[in-house]
Amino acid sequence: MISAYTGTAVQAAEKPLLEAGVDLMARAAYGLANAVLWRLRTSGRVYGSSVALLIGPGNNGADALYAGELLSRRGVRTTAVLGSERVHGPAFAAFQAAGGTVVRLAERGVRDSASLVAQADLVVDGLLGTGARGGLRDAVADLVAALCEIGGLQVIACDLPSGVNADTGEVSGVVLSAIETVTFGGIKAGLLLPPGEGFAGDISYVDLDLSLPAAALERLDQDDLLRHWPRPGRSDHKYSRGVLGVVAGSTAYPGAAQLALHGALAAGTAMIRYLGPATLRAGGLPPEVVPGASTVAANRVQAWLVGPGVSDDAEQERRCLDAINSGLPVLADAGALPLLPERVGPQVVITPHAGELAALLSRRGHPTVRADVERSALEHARLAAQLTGATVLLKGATIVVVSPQGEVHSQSEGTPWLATAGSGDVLAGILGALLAAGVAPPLAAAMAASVHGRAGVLASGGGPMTASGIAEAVPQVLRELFEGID
Ligand SMILES: NC(=O)C1=CN([C@@H]2O[C@H](COP(=O)(O)OP(=O)(O)OC[C@H]3O[C@@H](n4cnc5c(N)ncnc54)[C@H](O)[C@@H]3O)[C@@H](O)[C@H]2O)[C@H](O)CC1
Ligand SMILES: [K+]
Repeated sequence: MISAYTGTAVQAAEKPLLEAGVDLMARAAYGLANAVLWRLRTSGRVYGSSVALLIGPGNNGADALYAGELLSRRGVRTTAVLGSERVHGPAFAAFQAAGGTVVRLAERGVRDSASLVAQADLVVDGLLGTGARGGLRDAVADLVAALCEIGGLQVIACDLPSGVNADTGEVSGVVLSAIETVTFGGIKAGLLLPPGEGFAGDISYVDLDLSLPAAALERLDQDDLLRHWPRPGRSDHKYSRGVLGVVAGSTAYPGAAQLALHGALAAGTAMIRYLGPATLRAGGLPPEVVPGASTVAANRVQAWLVGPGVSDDAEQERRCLDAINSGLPVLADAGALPLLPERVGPQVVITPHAGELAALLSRRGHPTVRADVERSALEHARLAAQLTGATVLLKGATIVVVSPQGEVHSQSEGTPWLATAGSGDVLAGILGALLAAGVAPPLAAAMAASVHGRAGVLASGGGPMTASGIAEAVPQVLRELFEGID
């Protein structure tokens, strides 16, 4: 499990150590310098290479200056570009004493400074850290905009990419995209949330031995999947493993039902009862799927998956609503989202994309458009969880899961190739399988997101793929997970 924290929590945890005289900054700078040295070494040489350091007014700039001092002492040509008048005095003095070159943005100007920085082998972004209020401003913003336009820079972010909110992952103004972020004391939640995660690159963590509070966000890793993924025991039979009821598809969208069913079967559901249009029931279903009784109440299942491909079909919509109101664990997706009652119980999971979440919030008196959700994903997912009472899985390159109790998960194992028609239906199937097997909704949502992402990577192999291909890859992902156990 990867745990992440708010910037405020990390700062609060630093306080007692700082008061006890522990030089946390030296440890942060040492970790940052090592990350830079490793990059320089793997791309050629350390001695004689060049590193530009972008320096802001606070401790984040100080970390970068102390790292610059260490790099200078290893024979790296270092140039600090000071973005503001104010700079951390002792760190600045140490940097100069080690032979680093200093350039003041106010004197050198944006264009000259940008071309100087662009010549460096590596750039360290030490402009803003956890003390940031909003994004980069004035000439510093212009400098970063110019660097973004030049492009192709190898940037290592100090603690977090400047302009990314440490708590929420929201991005203000222009931000330099990093290949790596070296973060100190605790991984900041904003590095694992959209859209901030998209700027962070690989995350390296420098442990400062802080006593941190409960995590603000958790991300499941391979061990968590292995620990929690349901596997049949010797005494299990097809019913005891959990029966899933599926209400999906309509005459207009038969494919969504197929994909959701395929996803659920691939994820290990041993028994599915399907409720849908007669055309689909008569021969269009995978052979493993059993046609269910026509009403929700007449089917014995452990969980429901409702909504994929349900459109303009009163009978299907009735079933979706009955399943949502059944009190059983239920995943409501796509066509079931507009049917969601004002409040539901914590056994319900909803899986909107940004546009669907905006529509859902707008219907509940919070006028929202897709761009709002994309800008502050966590805030909107959290609001939806509070308003509806459901666990919310917000789809995207980084998937955010928020439970009605406020627990937050995020997963981003996927690939941009996953953005293909039907991909969400397969995700719904995987999540439905986990709910039927009795996995708690927030954990099931995070596990489904993870396995869906992994299956996408496997199916893609770096190129295009189909949604069916994602479902076909799920058993292989699980096989690799279970390899070597039992
Ligand atoms: N405390 C420690 O010893 C350690 C800190 N570490 C690093 O410190 C930063 C956090 O440092 P802090 O000085 O609190 O904040 P910043 O450097 O992010 O910002 C400082 C300063 O900047 C001004 N400011 C805020 N927002 C803006 C803005 N939008 N534009 C311009 N200027 C802005 C404001 O005056 C702030 O006071 C943390 O990220 C670590 O890098 C180490 O982790 C080690 C221990
Ligand atoms: K930074």
